[in-house]
Amino acid sequence: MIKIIDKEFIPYISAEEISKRINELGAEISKAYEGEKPLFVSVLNGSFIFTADLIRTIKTPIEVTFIRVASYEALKTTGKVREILGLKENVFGRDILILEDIVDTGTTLEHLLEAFKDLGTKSIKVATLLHKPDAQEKAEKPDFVGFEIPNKFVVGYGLDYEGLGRELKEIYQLS
Ligand SMILES: O=P(O)(O)OC[C@H]1O[C@H](OP(=O)(O)OP(=O)(O)O)[C@H](O)[C@@H]1O
Ligand code: HPA
Repeated sequence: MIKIIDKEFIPYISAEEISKRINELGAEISKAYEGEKPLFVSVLNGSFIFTADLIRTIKTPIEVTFIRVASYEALKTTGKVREILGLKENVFGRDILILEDIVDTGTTLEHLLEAFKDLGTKSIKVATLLHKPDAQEKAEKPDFVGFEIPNKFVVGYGLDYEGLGRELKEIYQLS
C-alpha cells in the first residue's frame, strides 16, 4: 500500500507483467507495420515511459515524435475544442500510431482522431497501455491495448495523481 497526498493505492500490475505485455504488444505492432515506416506520436505527459519502453521492442523502422493536447472553451454552444501542440512533422500520407498511457472516457482519443483527420494521414491507429472499457463514453476504440482494466483510478508507470506517482515502476489502483 502507498499513500499519495490523501489517497491510498494498492499494487495492481507489477513491473514484470508490464514488461512482458509490452514485449507482446511490440511484436504485434511490428508485424502490423512490417515494410512500412510509421510515425509514432506519443501524447505527453503520461505516455513518456510507455513510449520509451515500447519503441525499444519494435523490429521495423519507425519515427517518434511527441505532442501535447490543449483544451479550451470555444463558444459555449460548441463546447470544448482541442488543439495539438508541438507536432512539427508533416503527417500527410503517413501511417500514424498514436501512443497513449490510458484511454479512460475516450474523450482525449476522440479529439485527437478528429484533429488528425484533417491532416491527410494515410492511416491512423492507436496503441494504449491501459484501457477502461467500462468508462469509455465515446465510439472510437484503441487498436492495440496492453491491459483492459476496471473503472478505477490508477497511478504509476507514467500515470499521475495530482502530478505525483509517475515515477513508480508498477501500476497501483485506488484502494
Ligand atoms: O480517455 P480520457 O478520459 O480522455 O483520459 C485519458 C487521458 O487522460 C490522461 O491525460 P491527462 O489529461 O491526465 O494528462 P497527462 O498525460 O499530462 O497526465 C491520459 O494520458 C490520457 O491522455
Ligand atoms: O485512472 C487514471 N489515472 C491517472 N490518470 C488518468 N487519466 C485518465 N484516467 C486516469
